[in-house]
Amino acid sequence: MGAASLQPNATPQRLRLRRPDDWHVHLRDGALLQAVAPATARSFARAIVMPNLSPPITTVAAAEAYGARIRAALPDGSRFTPLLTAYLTDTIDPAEIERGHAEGVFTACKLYPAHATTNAAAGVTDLARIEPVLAAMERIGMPLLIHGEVTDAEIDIFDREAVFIERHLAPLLGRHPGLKVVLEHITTAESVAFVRQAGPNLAATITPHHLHINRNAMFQGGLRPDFYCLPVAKRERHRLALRQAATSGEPWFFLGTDSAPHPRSAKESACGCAGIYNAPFALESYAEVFEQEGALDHFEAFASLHGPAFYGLPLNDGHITLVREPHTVPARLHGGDTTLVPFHAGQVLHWRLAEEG
Ligand SMILES: NC(=O)N[C@@H](CC(=O)O)C(=O)O
Ligand SMILES: [Zn+2]
Ligand SMILES: [Zn+2]
Repeated sequence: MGAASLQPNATPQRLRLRRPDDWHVHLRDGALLQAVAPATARSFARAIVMPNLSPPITTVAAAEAYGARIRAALPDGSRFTPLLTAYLTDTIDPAEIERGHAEGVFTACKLYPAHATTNAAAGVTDLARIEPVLAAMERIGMPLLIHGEVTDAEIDIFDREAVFIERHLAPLLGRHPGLKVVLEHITTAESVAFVRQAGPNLAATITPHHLHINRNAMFQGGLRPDFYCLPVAKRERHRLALRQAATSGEPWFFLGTDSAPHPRSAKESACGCAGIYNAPFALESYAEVFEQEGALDHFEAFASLHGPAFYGLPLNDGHITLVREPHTVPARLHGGDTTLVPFHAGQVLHWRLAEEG
C-alpha cells in the first residue's frame, strides 16, 4: 500500500470542471462596468445580468443597447455571453416581455418588490398588478427571478425573507404552478426548506458571501460596511443550512454570486450601499466552502450543471482548472478612478483559477 492509503481523503491539488456560469450578477454601467466586467468574464462563460440600472432595463431596446455596452467592456477575445433580464414594474407591457424573450434578448424577468434593495424604487408594489405578465411568462416558459424580501417597515429586517415566502411566494406558486421561479440569493434555513419541498419549478441561487459570513461579520470590532448586503446575512444556523444546501448536490440549488460592486466611497458612508463585490475571486471562494464541507465532488454540479438544466440552456463547452495554491486577496482593487474592496480582502484563499486550459 502506498502513501495514499494513509490519507484516504487527501484533498486533490487540481480541480477540473466544465466552464461555469454565474446565475446572478450586477455588472453596472459606465466606468463601473468597465472596471468589473472582465472579472466575471474571466471565470464564467455566461451570467444572468441584473437589470437594476438607473433607469432600469424595461424595454427590448434598452437591453440590446446594454448588451452591446457589456460586450464592449470585455477583454479582446472574450467568449463571455451576458444573459439579459427585464426589470418588472407595475406598468410593464406583457407584449414587450414576450417579444424580448422570443427574440432571445430577455432570458428572464426580475422581480424587485418596490424599495426592497439598490435601485428598486421602480419595482413592483403589488403582485396583482403584474398578473398578466406572470401568466404570459408561465405560458412561454420564461423564468421569474425574485429578490424575496418584504419591504414592510413593521417586519424586522432579519425576517423579511421568511415573511416574503409566506405572504407572497407560496401563494404565487399556487397561482402559477407552471411558472419557473428562482428565489435569488437565499439567506435562511427557512428558504432552504421551502425550496426543497416545492416542485421542480422552484430553484434558488446561493452567494459565496452567505456561505462564509454570518451577521456578526458586519459588527466585528466596529461597523463593517464591506459585509453589508441585501438580503442581510443572518445567524450562524442559517449559514450552516446554506452550506449544507449548496454542497448537497441537489439540483435546485446553484451558483449565483450576487456580485454587487459599489465604489468604496459609497460603501464607507454614513448611509452605505448594500452589496458585496465578490466577482474577482467568486469561484475560488465557493471552492473553499466545498473543500471545507468535504464536497468537492459536488462542486461542478453546483457551478456548471444545475443552472443550465433549470433554465433549459445548453451546458458550456470547455473546462476550467482550479489549482490548490494559497494566495492573498488584494485589500483594494482599482478600476479607472474607482476603488473597490473585494470580498475576502486581505484573506488567504486556497484555490486559484488557472488561466485557460
Ligand atoms: N445584493 C445587494 O446587496 N445589492 C444589490 C441588489 C440586490 O441584489 O438586491 C445591488 O444592486 O447593489
Ligand atoms: Zn437582490
Ligand atoms: Zn443582486
